[in-house]
Amino acid sequence: MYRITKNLSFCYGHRLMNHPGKCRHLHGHSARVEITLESEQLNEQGMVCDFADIKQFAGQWINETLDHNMLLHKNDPVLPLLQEAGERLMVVDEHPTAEFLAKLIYNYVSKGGFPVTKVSVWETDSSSASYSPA
Ligand SMILES: Nc1nc2c(c(=O)[nH]1)N=C([C@H](O)[C@H](O)COP(=O)(O)OP(=O)(O)OP(=O)(O)O)CN2
Ligand SMILES: [Zn+2]
Repeated sequence: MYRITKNLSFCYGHRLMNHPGKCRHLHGHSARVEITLESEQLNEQGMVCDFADIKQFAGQWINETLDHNMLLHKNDPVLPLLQEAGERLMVVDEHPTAEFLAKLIYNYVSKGGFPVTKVSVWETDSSSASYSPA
């Protein structure tokens, strides 16, 4: 089995409404995403997939959708205030954790036809969450 990983990065804000500690406050991360693809065979270029193609497909979407966006749960009481102020927001049905982001990015890359097996989101240098299908 061949396995490749492409790292991308983006910045975002969020908060975790039910968090008992500091993460219930609005804050931001400069996150790193690891996208892992696997294949039994290599293509005619000797690759699982060109790193540049993953960057083009996933990186563009991440930049347009997540980068410098504020991710908030649909029930977050701060939403009306930020909406009224014209802030850029992404309202989500689930708590905007690293786990949520890993699955969101996995699903996008998978639907794009890439043989993705795992996506990890590093929120900080020491904390990451991964999603891979069962
Ligand atoms: N399983 C998860 N736990 C936490 C998440 C998450 O998305 N999934 N998110 C947060 C906070 O948003 C934030 O990422 C804080 O993380 P943490 O590792 O606690 O950050 P620190 O910089 O304080 O880490 P230290 O290594 O302790 O300095 C919280 N938990
Ligand atoms: Zn956080």
